[in-house]
Amino acid sequence: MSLLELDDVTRTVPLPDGDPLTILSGVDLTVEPGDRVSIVGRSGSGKSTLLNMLGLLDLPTTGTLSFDGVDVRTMRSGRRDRLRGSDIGFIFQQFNLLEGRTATENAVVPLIYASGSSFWRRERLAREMLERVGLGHRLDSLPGSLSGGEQQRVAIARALVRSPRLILADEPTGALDLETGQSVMDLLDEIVEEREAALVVITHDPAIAARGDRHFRLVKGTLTAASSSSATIDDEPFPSDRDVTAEVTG
Ligand SMILES: Nc1ncnc2c1ncn2[C@@H]1O[C@H](COP(=O)(O)OP(=O)(O)OP(=O)(O)O)[C@@H](O)[C@H]1O
Repeated sequence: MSLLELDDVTRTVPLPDGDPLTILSGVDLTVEPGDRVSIVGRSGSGKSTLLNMLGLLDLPTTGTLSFDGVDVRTMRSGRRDRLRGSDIGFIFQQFNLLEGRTATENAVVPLIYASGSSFWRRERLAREMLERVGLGHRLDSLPGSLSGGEQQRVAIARALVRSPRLILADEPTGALDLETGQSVMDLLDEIVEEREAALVVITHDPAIAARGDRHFRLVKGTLTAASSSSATIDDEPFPSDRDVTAEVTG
């Protein structure tokens, strides 16, 4: 059984004038345990909308989204929220760490919402995870005193501290220089493999996308499989800002 399955998914939102805007259409995607999936798309192609769907934050307008074979539309919202908390880890471009809280206090956050673990166990798990991402010496550091790469490592520790089965990374290297981005991706790949989690990376960067095992391209809300070579992923040039505006408004 697939971990996640989207079958002919559409996402439509109403515009202020009452007309519907179709953001995703006919999206089919399966994610198996251990998969490393990358999705590239231009600005405005629907990446965030798709990510929200994969993270069970939004529901399809039509079509089916199943997690562990269960149609998420049949779940009560509380069950969806618990499932998201226990089984899905999110990593974002801007790290989204709590300022004024130490690395350990940030990494522990997802555990606070998990039932049945004591303060000391939560602290131990957060510290172990920070050690795993190479920050054992920065446990008490505040985000403002950490480099971008270190902050993203804290965010990875936070995303993985509950051992989720699905990791969703939205432009995880977007705020990092090339070398730091590569080392963060190396770490993410390693940990995801160790834990047999599935990783879905959404990016506009073909080099980051090429690291996945299965590649998809999102064009104007339609998802298609792409070749595994980075050269082919890159064969359609990314648009200028003018083209993007035309795509979004067109
Ligand atoms: N609630 C909404 N109401 C109206 N339009 C929306 C809504 N949500 C998304 N859109 C539009 O749908 C399109 C896809 O949005 P989405 O944020 O998913 O794109 P994206 O690929 O993540 O873009 P970017 O890379 O720039 O963040 C955009 O044109 C956006 O303006």
